Amino acid sequence: MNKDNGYKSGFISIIGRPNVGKSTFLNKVVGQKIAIMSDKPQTTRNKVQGVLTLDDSQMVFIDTPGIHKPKHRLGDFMMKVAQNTLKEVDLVLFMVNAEEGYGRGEEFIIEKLQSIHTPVFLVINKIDLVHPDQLLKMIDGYKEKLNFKEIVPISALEGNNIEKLLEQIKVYLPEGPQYYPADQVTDHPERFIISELIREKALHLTREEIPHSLAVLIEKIERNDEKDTVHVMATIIVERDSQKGIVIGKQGSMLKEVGKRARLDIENLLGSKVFLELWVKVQKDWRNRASHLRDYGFREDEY
Ligand SMILES: Nc1nc2c(ncn2[C@@H]2O[C@H](COP(=O)(O)OP(=O)(O)OP(=O)(O)O)[C@@H](O)[C@H]2O)c(=O)[nH]1
Repeated sequence: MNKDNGYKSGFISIIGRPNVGKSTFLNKVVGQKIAIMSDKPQTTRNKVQGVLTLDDSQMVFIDTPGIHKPKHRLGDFMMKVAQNTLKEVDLVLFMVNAEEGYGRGEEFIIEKLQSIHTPVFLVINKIDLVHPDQLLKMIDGYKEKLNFKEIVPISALEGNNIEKLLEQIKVYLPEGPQYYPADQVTDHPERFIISELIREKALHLTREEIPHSLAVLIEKIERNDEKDTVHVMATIIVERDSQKGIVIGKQGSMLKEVGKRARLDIENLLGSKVFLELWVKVQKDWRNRASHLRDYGFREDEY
């Protein structure tokens, strides 16, 4: 499918009380391809939990910490972050357990959902455990609580109705780019976006002078959980010596500006303070040797 024409992509937030089956669902949908940036819970920013890439669409599932944790130490702050996230994503999946009634936890989340305009699906999980009559009653009950765009009963464990849910998600995604490479299996999907951010800044600032003959290889992404910092080391690859001079600029001024702008964007993306170390290298035939590199986020082993 032509990616400029009709390709759909978007960010999807899965929320719900603990134990409703969010991880089981994600595992079923994205299999191995789960992105783990850090083992520790993020305090401010959303983690990408999984990416599903289909021929005509890409779904990026993100974590929304805090929405169901009012008693968290960072309670109010987390809540604000969570709510902002829910406003920014393209779709929210509110997952509930078919076996459980409507309780305080659900009510709490519904209240938050009432104040946003993002489309919300109700996903009723674990339908393998209940009688269809019970399910129907539940659906009727929830219909009165919120204007859900879709209500989809599934069994994440047994795989029931998952395909249908994905079809419906696709309907609500906007047209957009493929954010991640199709075969993203690395535990750092951010690698790809970070390389794109640096490349974008470098191309923008050197416009006209270096038309697209520029690649970015991410050498290292190292997270320090204690200090909440991330060290990124990247090499900008150009084809000619003259281009190297342009990218570096007078006394390094251009490279400094590229680095500064890229760093701000990367900090935004990761929600952590970032140290960005940039190098420039001439590699005359990088395009011929590895024209596919761009699509893979320039993994060192492929280079
Ligand atoms: N019978 C049944 N059990 C399920 C289904 N989906 C998940 N479970 C079980 O429910 C339990 C909780 O599932 P998780 O996927 O860990 O739930 P979670 O929402 O990610 O939980 P937190 O990480 O605590 O937020 C596990 O024992 C799953 O095997 C389902 O469709 N049917």
